[in-house]
This record gives sequence, C-alpha cells and structure tokens, in this order.
Amino acid sequence: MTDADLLSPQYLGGPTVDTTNCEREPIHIPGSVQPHGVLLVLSHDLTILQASANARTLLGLDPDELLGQPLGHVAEQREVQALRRFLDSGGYAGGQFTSTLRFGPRRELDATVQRSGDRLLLELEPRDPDTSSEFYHVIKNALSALETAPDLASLTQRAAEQVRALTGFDRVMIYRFAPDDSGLVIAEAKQPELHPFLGHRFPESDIPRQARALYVQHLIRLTADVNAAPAPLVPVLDPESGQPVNLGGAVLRSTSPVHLQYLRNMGVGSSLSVSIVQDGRLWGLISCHHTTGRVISQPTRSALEFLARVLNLQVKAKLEQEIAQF
Ligand SMILES: C=CC1=C(C)/C(=C/C2=[NH+]C(=C\c3[nH]c(/C=C4\NC(=O)[C@@H](C)\C4=C/C)c(C)c3CCC(=O)O)/C(CCC(=O)O)=C2C)NC1=O
Repeated sequence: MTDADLLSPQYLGGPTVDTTNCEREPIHIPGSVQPHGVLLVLSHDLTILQASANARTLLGLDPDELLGQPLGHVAEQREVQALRRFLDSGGYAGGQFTSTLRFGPRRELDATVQRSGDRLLLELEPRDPDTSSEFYHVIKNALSALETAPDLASLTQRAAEQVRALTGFDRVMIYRFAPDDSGLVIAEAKQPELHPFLGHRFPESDIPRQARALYVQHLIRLTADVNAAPAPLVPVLDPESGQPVNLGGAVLRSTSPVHLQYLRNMGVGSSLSVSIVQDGRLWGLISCHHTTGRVISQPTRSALEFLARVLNLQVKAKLEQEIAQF
C-alpha cells in the first residue's frame, strides 16, 4: 500500500473524489495523522486502543507495545492523574485539555486531549524549546491592535499583520465568505516578493460544505507539510466498534489529499487556517501559507485561538457598528 493509497478516502471505503464531488469527501475519518506528532486513541478508562504507526518517534515504543496498555503504564503517573481529574470533573464538553506528559526521562511532550464520541484523542507533539517571553509581548500587542481598530477594514488588516508576527508565516490573508459561500481576500500581510491575493475572489467549491461545517466546530487546522507521508492508525478501525475514529477535531488530522494537491499547485508548503465564526456561521478564515513546511507549536496555536476569539468579538462589534450607521 503506497502513502497515496493511505490518504485516499477509499482507504476507509469512502467515495472516489474528483473536482465534481468535493463535498462528498469524508475528511473527518482519514484513518491517519500528520507525522509531526503521535495520536493515541484511549477508552474512557485510559486504555490505549489505537496508536499512530509513528509512535516510536516520540514515545520510543511501537504501537504493538502500546495497544491494550493503560496510559499510566507508559506515561508519568502524576500527569495522568491530572488528566484523570480533568475527565472526572466532566471536562469541557467539546473543548480541549492541553498539558505536558512525560513518557520517560527525556520525553516531555505537549499533550492535547479531547473527546471523540466515547473515545479520547490524546495527541502528542514535541515541545517547542524556544517559546520565549517575547511571545507574550507579541500576544499583548496583538490584542491592543485588534481592540483599537477604528473599522472593519483596519481590524482585518491588523489581524493579518498580527497573526503574521505571531506565526512567522510567509503570507496571512483574511478570507471573507459571501452569501453564496464564494470567498474574497479582504486583507493580506505577506513577504514583499510574493504575488498578492488581496481582492481575489474564489468559488464556493474551494472550501466545500463539509469542510466549512467542520471549521465552525473546530477553530484551527494546520497542514504542517504538504509532502509529508501520513502516519496511519494501528489498527485502522476501533477494535471494539469496528468503526473509524472521528478525527474531525484532531490537531494532527491528515488533510484531504485533494486539498494537499491544491496547496502544492499554489506552491504552498504548509497551510494554517483559523475560523472566524459569526452567529454560528463561518464568516471567514484567517488563511496562512508558508512556502516550506512549518510546524506551529501547541502554545502558539493556543495563542492564535485566543486571538481568533477576540477577533470574532471585534468583527461582531464592527458589523453591528456598520449596521447602526445605515
Ligand atoms: C487565497 C485563497 C485561498 C483559498 C480559496 C483556499 C482554499 C482552502 N481550501 C481549504 C480546504 C479544503 N478544500 C477542499 C477541497 C477542494 N478545494 C478545491 O479547490 C476543490 C478542487 C476541492 C475538491 C474537489 C477540502 C476537502 C478542504 C478541507 C481540507 C481539510 O481540512 O482536510 C481551506 C482550509 C484548509 C487550509 O487551511 O488550507 C482553504 C483555506 N486557501 C487559500 O489560501
């Protein structure tokens, strides 16, 4: 089975996707994750049911050494107890729990935990050693810039500039959806030598219905490297239910192969987008491109989500201001 086979929806019995049926691609059940992290699927009592094939890269153990093991047998007990307390407290319904988990003396990892049905998704990523104190100044300045913007145009332009300062992506755009779900680039901050997308309009099919629906539920997604071979789940289906696990909210979820080709055709090496949601509808996206692959650490993603939530509130205020002026 080639890497390309792993990513095709047929891998899990899905439809053959081409440019005529984009919205039928089951992007929430790719059966694999991006290889810059490791995914463990846990039962409610924290037993490991599935593990991504690349588990050894971060945990020093292969899937067959992990499957059936209680998490506490492979990770630091004290931190697992903190996770257990979060879960026993009811956890944040639909939210994510972020923490640090140690899998042995030199394996301190960033952990993101969220529910998926009656399973838990535990996603593990290497810690970013150079998250400096300067990071916090960037966040503070970004918040001030957003909160003092006089109108919608300056708010979205400042948002593009601040997200670029925080993430270092070569290009950051603010993409606004029209009533027909086509999109328009209304703000942009980029490397000077890159051709502008500002003012460009894109068809509805560029971000199909099921993707837009997913993006209302889950605010952020990163494609760290459009050329990376995905790490399949082992076993690929939940051993108890026989069903594929829903990775819709997983930070490591493998990106649609059709979209990966779209990004390659654009000369993009990595892509990050953050949803702008108004009244339960996807109003727009902060869409970021980097010419090469790029991983954004969990703390930076958390800061980005925080900024996006502030931007959502500021966009709402500016839209209400515009209506009040008529
Ligand atoms: C400058 C303008 C600009 C635009 C317009 C743009 C589009 C864009 N598409 C996105 C996602 C997807 N598109 C498709 C499918 C198709 N797209 C097509 O054109 C046809 C051929 C097609 C199927 C036949 C699918 C399945 C997904 C979900 C991917 C996933 O989440 O797994 C995203 C969000 C993800 C990201 O951040 O990169 C963006 C931002 N990105 C830009 O920068």
